[in-house]
Amino acid sequence: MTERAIGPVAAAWSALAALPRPTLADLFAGDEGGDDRLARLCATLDLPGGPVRFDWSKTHLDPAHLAQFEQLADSAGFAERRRALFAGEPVNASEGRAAEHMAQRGVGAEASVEAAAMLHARMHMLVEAIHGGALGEVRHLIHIGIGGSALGPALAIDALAGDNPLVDVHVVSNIDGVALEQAFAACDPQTTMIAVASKTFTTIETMTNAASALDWLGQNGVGDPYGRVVALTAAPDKALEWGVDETRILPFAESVGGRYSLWSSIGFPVALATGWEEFADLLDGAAAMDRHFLEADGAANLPLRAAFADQLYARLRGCQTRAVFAYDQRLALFPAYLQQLEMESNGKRVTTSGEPVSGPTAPITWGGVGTDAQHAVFQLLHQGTVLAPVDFIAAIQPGDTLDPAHHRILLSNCFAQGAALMAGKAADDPARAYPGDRPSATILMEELNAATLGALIAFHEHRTFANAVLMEINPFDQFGVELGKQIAGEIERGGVRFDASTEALLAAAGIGA
Ligand SMILES: O=P(O)(O)OC[C@H]1O[C@](O)(CO)[C@@H](O)[C@@H]1O
Repeated sequence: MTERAIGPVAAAWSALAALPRPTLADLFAGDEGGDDRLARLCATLDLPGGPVRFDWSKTHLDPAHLAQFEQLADSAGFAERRRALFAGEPVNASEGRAAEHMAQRGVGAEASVEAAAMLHARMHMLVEAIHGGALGEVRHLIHIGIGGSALGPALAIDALAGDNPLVDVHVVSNIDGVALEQAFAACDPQTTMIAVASKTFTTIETMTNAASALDWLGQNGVGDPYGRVVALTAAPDKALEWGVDETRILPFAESVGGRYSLWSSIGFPVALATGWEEFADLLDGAAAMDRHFLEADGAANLPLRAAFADQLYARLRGCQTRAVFAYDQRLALFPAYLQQLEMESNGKRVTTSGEPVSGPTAPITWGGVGTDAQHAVFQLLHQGTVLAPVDFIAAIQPGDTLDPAHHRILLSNCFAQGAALMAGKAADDPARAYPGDRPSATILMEELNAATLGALIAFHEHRTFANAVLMEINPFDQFGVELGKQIAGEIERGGVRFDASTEALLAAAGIGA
């Protein structure tokens, strides 16, 4: 009996698994030498907002791995899948849809780019009208959305708006009424607008919160609450039906996925808080990263190179998590943003052709801000029994105006952590020994601004896509979130019996009794 022929992708994975595993110390000290490593694995991109350095030298990628990962990318059809993505072809095969978030930034199929530009022009007009006072005094915006309809705006506003936003924005996502009440407490109803952000305009959390926000306006003397609502959606008909005036519905294309929608009208609160120019810079920075991703080949393609390292740790070394620490208070929400981007995209168990995957898919993304995290979770990173590759993100220019010591200490700590994880330290007392050889990557921006933030997010979008290609999965659907929603709906409607544990919980909470 002949053995079943192994396909080129499986063969590339087998070859990768068979490669020698030099330590980071070996790699820096060996033939390659530290300088060569930097030349090979640290690159600076000159982006619209300033240079950004991507240092992957403290990972275990070596020339043999890079060559073999390039072979894997070829076998998995990376160039063709990237072409199809940018051409607006239905790369999200399970839903028969394209994934055209890049068109929102002016890169992609011509018709989609033109359509996005028209919708942006409409959004621009509304933003200018509000800033110009055409809708009365607007001091606050309560932006109501969840998941991709909330995380991007919250991140961008936190990172860019500073202490004096043009409009004070409160992003409310949770159905827990506490979240909405906190926003109410911070806003004057007479000068508050409501943005209802939902691609589908059906999400129960968002629609329930939106209805309560309208009630709040009405109960506080606003004569026409619907007159204060802006809808950000790919389902304009539903928004119209719900009662939003057509002039305040800002649509976006169905081909823009929820977790990729910051660039569409979902970014409206960002433009309102920071001004249209900043929003345009965000798009420009992302577009520069799009062009890099589209044009660079092999390991010179930085999102693809990052995906090689991601796969090295997730598939070849069995790392079940990856950690991300922003040494920048303005990026405190970045790990949460990445959690949705990476885990909702690549937390899958079947390939694009419906077969079970041949290895682990997305690791769990987690993290926080430095230096806080050093005093909380870094113990495990340095001495714990699990290996978690770490990304550090920082900016050379400070975001504050205090004594430069603040920023100097911040950056020193960031770089010290990467060095310590790699070098480790021997000690007679095992409790005081550090094993070292623990990988990290560093993204160092000259400055955090709208354009570099746009590039940073786009880098991670493309990294996520590149990972999906290497694992042969579809990053653009998310059926895994449906079952829980469906069961919650059944509970709300009543009449269905569940397992004994769930029934007891429902009874304890007095639900459906
Ligand atoms: O924008 P919508 O349609 O309200 O969906 C919100 C979020 O819900 C999800 O569909 C998952 O539950 C996300 O993908 C999406 O970003």
